[in-house]
Amino acid sequence: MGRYAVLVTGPAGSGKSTLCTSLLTHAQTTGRNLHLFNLDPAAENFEFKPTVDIRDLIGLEDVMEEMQLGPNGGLVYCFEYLLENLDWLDEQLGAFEDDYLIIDCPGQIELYTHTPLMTRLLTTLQQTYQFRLCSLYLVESNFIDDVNKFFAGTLSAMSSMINLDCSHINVMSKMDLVKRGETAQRTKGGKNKRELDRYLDPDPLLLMEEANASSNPKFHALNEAIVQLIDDFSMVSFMPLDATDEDSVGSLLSHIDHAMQYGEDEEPKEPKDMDMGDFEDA
Ligand SMILES: Nc1nc2c(ncn2[C@@H]2O[C@H](COP(=O)(O)OP(=O)(O)OP(=O)(O)O)[C@@H](O)[C@H]2O)c(=O)[nH]1
Ligand SMILES: [Mg+2]
Repeated sequence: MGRYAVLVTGPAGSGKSTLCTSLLTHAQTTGRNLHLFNLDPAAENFEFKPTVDIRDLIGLEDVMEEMQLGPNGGLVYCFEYLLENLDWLDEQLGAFEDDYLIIDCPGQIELYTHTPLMTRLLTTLQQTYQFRLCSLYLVESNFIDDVNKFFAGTLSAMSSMINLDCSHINVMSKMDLVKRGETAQRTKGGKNKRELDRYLDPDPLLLMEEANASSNPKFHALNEAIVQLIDDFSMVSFMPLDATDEDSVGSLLSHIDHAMQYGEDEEPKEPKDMDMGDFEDA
């Protein structure tokens, strides 16, 4: 079997840790063997004990106290420390029977969009440990109110995709907060589903019309350029996710498997129960 790792990224509170738990629960019920790798040095509690945990190497609180750093500087320090101590990672990644890691990442998106630290870690996983990688970028459905927020979410997802340089899936999380039914009223904490469906797989032309209708004409050329960019990178579509729904989590896992070509290099199994005598006289 090959080695696979899924990087669960996205802004703070977008549902990364909840998704990791849901993926592990789903794996348990379907008899698959997934391991949790906690890459968030500030994480507190986990429903599943991580198989690999950066907090065993370094914790954010200690760094902030000892190095007199704030939370963001402290996080960068933790990642630099990890990259300087790859022998620790080597020990941790040692030998699982089949490697399929779900990596729960911190919510500071600068790590994927502004610094090369995460990219360096991924390069190590790919080149030294032969992992196939897939990154997920979660954007909260609640955040996508209008076309401008859709642009903001999509552009940060794109920036992360380019920086991380591996197969990539955009995910719109917390879809259960979206009101079902076409006549549902918009309420606090919930939106009309039809309203949001436009942003799951939108038509670029409609996006541009919507953006132009709500902005000053001097920004129309910019809107056009953004829509063109999003379209060129095929970044427009988001996979809907309700982490509380088994089918939704299963469907996302199938997409991830497909993106990493999971299982394609598995050796064909010997047909153990076949009586070879059946063929001898043929
Ligand atoms: N309704 C609903 N709530 C969710 C879902 N996923 C996550 N949440 C809630 O959103 C909040 C944040 O979820 P987390 O999983 O901790 O988010 P995170 O991205 O790991 O957050 P950080 O690690 O702080 O960046 C929690 O209160 C979750 O219960 C979902 O699919 N539906
Ligand atoms: Mg988390």
